[in-house]
Amino acid sequence: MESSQFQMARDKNTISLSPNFILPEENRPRLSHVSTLASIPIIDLDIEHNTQEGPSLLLEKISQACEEYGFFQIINHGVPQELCKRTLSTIADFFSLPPQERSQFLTTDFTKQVKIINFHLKFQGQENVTMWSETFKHPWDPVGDFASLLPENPPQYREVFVEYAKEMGELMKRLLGLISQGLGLENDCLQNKLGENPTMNAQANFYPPCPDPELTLGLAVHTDLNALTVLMQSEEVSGLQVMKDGKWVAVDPVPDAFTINLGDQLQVLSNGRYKSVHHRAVTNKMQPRISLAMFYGPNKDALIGPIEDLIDEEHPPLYRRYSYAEFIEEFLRQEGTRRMVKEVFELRAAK
Ligand SMILES: O=C(O)CCC(=O)C(=O)O
Ligand SMILES: [Fe+2]
Repeated sequence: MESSQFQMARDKNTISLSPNFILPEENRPRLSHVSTLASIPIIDLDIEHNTQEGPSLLLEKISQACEEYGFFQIINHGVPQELCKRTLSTIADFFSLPPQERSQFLTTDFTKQVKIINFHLKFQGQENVTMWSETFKHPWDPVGDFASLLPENPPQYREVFVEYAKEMGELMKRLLGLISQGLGLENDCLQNKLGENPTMNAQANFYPPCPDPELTLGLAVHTDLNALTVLMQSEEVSGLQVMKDGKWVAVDPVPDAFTINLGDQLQVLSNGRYKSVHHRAVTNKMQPRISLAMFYGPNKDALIGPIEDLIDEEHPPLYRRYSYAEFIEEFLRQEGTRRMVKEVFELRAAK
């Protein structure tokens, strides 16, 4: 790995950002415009806490969050807190390995299963802009043998991830069930549509403190490509922001909560009723931040399109059917330039 990756260009005594991290003016985060009034819903998943109100209220809350925000946080989700803390600290250990050791994973080849990627954005007529982050991606399928692909260092990495993946498998299944029911479908409908051997990738993001958070981003504005994401973030360090009614809203960390967001595939399957929303990660001057996104997406060969039961005269299909492999291909074609993947599959005539 290039050791100068987060090195700062020093100009006399002031510390400033080296030019390859600086976004064109119109793409900068404008942090003073971030809404401080709004926040995404926080939903308690403990069944006992929901018995008085009844399970249908839980479904209603989830459904409303999926329609209006595409994002929500969950508390009392049943994943042991101790395991969550251990997972985050293991990721921190990974990112503090010496650059020579991390460099074995560094690549620009998106098709590699295990990889460190430094995302960048392409702009016409200028050099690429590098994001102020380092991301480490690898598979996590709890029923597959993914452990042997994982780093040998830090020594606990494999064991911790196997344990965390098991918990995430259960949680994803539960969430997909609740989201299916929220759409008025059978509990296992979405999971069936996504198919056996779904695509399960983990993405750990590391954001070092940044000398000038106004000039750059940790992660560019994007929607997730997959179906469902369970995100864990560093305690007490904010950075994730989501778009709501044309404004950026911060998703401040809530103790022991996960942030859940819907990816493009759920927007398509729900025929646009549930939203895959734009989000980004901003940086800060003081503290490093870590997040871990667990992505659950369709099997590569799964055919994705609006679910028939959700289509009627009033709700004509908004997307054509495609295989997930086709969707990924389109994503790779656009990488670094624009992020308008699902739009390519829209049935414009039906709108
Ligand atoms: O760091 C974050 O909170 C955002 C991560 C994210 O959006 C992603 O990994 O897709
Ligand atoms: Fe994301």
